[in-house]
Amino acid sequence: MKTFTVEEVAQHNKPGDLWIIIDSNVYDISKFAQLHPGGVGVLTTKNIAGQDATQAFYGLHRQEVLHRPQYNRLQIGRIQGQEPVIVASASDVSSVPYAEPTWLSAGYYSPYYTESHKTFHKEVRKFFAEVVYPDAVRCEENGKRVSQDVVDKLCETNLLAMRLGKGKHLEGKTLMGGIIKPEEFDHFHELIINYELGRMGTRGYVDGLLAGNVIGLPPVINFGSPELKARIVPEVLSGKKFICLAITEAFAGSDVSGLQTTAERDGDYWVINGTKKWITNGMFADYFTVACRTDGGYTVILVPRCEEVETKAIKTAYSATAGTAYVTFDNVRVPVGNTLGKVGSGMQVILSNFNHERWMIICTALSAQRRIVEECLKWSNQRVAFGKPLNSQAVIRAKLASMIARVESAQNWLESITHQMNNMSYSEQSNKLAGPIALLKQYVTRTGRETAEDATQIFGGRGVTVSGMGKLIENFHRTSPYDAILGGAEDVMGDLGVRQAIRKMPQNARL
Ligand code: HEM
Repeated sequence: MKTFTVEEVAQHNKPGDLWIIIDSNVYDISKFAQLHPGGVGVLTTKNIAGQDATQAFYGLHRQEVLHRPQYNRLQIGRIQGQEPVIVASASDVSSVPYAEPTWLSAGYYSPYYTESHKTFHKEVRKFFAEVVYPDAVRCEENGKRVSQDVVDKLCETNLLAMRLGKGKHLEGKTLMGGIIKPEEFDHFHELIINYELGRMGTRGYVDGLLAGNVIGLPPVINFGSPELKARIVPEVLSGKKFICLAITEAFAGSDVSGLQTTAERDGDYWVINGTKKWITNGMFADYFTVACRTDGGYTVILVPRCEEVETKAIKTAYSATAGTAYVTFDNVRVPVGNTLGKVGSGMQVILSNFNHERWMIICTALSAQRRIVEECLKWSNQRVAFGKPLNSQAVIRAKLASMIARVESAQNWLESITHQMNNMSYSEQSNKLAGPIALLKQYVTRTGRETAEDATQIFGGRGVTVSGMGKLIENFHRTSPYDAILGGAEDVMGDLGVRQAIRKMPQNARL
């Protein structure tokens, strides 16, 4: 790499011959200045043109700007005898305090995570940085579904299958190139995948990355006939077909018992009529795991896409990449062999599925929240206002204190619940963890919105701007209410948790 002295760079200080230094790297912005989104004038001022513009640059841009190929090539060399100090590898573990959970932070300990989790995490983070994140940014903007190339890679590594948790569906599969055996895979490995997913800060894409599979396929695995499973599961886990969960309706959200979609028997077929609303991935799903009202109760039925199934996009506050759909079933005929579980026992199928879904939402919502803490710690450190860094203001530090406490308390609760999941059978989990998971979901989503508010205050105008410095804050502020609704509304979660506790009160409990 060519080297220059500070004095040499200083000679190039006028329009048409304009160099600057950012973090000891020298950039020739002579031509670019005319195209600069922030205008040419700001680049030709005395304190910028030919000067070290590091502080000014980082007060206004994210590091990633310099990594974009069109800007990266503006670099012509480096200052003699100096090395850049602002390191930016998306795969590195952040050394910003509280930016990562304790178990990932150097010098700290954890009772839950082993070397296997650490090795696994390294690979998963690299995969998300290199394969998933670029697609996430593209899809968030253009609203298109996750690219098939990413789906294929998710299947090659079996990340798609791992997102369903531990179990038989992993048997015989090579996980992440073989760094972990299927029988070793546990809910902490799964938590790691969700952690990496949530921290991208692209909430629409988090659901777009086949969340429908994660919630729509387990009822097939757990309640489908052997023939049905043998046909559907491999198709979905190899990324050839997509599935979604269709429970909520315009008539029934958290009150599942209010749903009105019906399935009536006609010989060896079900005839399904009704509508479903807010169906994640519904726009591109090939299969719909549908909760229906049947004679004497509810039944869950797997419905393949056909002419009688219509999907219309619902415009929501997050990106269309999630494929959120309004689904209409108009006399859809489905073989009775597609019934998931016993006829009339649909509520059990639905409820048992909810725990894992809610746990997953907690994982991704919490890591998104932690990412906001990191953004705020960095911004308040680098942003100079009233002549001092923002974090020299007590009011900012008080906000940071609350943010950190929220995220750390939720993390510890989440890890404790995850440990229980690792040690309990599926039915034990349904019995003992439905309450705690519901309460934790309520806690994480409520605190998430408090953090979104605080972060927006810290970032000011940038916190409500879709691109640039505060883009993660804007995304989180706009989309954190999703987690407070999806998988069960916040107030309902709180109530469920307490009702579960009341049910388990010992008869002899007295003050
Ligand atoms: C290689 C050098 C630079 C590149 C590649 C660059 C690129 C960009 C880009 C892409 C944006 C749009 C917003 C974003 O995506 O973050 C922007 C905005 C801006 N830039 Fe630069 N820039 C450079 C240097 C500078 C410097 C040295 C200044 C110093 C004053 C500056 C001042 C601004 C301002 C004021 C804005 C508007 C910020 C806002 O809307 O909040 N830029 N720049």
